[in-house]
Amino acid sequence: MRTVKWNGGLLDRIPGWKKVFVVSESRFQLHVITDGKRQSQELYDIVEAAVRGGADVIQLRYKSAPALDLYRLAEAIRPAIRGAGAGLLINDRVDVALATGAEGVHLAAKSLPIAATRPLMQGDQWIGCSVHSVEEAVKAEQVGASYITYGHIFATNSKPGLPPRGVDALRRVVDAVNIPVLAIGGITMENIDEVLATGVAGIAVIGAVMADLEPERAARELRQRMDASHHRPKKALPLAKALSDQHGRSEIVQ
Ligand SMILES: Cc1ncc(COP(=O)(O)OP(=O)(O)O)c(N)n1
Ligand SMILES: Cc1nc(C(=O)O)sc1CCOP(=O)(O)O
Ligand SMILES: [Mg+2]
Repeated sequence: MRTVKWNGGLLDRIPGWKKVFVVSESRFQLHVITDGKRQSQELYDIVEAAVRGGADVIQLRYKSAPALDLYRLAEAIRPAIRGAGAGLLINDRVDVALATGAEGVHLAAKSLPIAATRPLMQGDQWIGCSVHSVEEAVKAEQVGASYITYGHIFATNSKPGLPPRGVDALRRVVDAVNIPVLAIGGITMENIDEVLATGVAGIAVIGAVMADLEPERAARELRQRMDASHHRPKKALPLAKALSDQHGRSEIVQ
């Protein structure tokens, strides 16, 4: 068997060569979560800018929306996300995630339980959930979460008045589980380095990209800082399928 590194181009068209994507085990992910209340521009424009800037995943989060509205929004932003080789997650609504062929669903505190959701999803679809303690993290892993999000790490407009949990607590969660952990809550260019040092799989942000008047630049700065970090995820999230083409490291196996 012959193996060569592949970074895109024509090699995969050579007859007899089978392209095998190797998930970039060392890449930190940038998840951008939508929030209609903290949105600097039209949703579509921000999403397009965020994925151009290097967001790996857009999570469509619109808690009060009826299924039809969420479905239509997902359909509207999907081409830009796919076109950039990024992934789409739907917050809370498993039905909308299935109907739109999204990469998965992010389950919130009042969503369906993971155990009830898992049988509904395709094998490679992600089920993420938010946790707020080591105990919840371990439980989520046991019942089949693909990844968890721990927060809020720093003070955030989303949780006014609530004390942040901090990076030491984040590190304890990362150490306690063997699934990817995303950090969330108040993460910016000012504090991202200390977050990456914990071994997280990446970061999830609202304000740092959604509320920025230049969302593409904002996403690109976070992306570049993650790529330049000398820290690495303890357990990385797989890249959305098409993303391997765009940014990931790949191998060709003959
Ligand atoms: C990736 C990611 N992490 C955390 C959250 C939490 O937000 P929310 O949807 O409000 O969930 P609960 O706080 O209700 O559990 C998220 N959406 N995405
Ligand atoms: C939606 C959400 N959930 C959190 C949690 O701790 O579960 S923190 C948070 C807000 C994230 O927004 P920003 O990046 O602007 O701080
Ligand atoms: Mg919440």
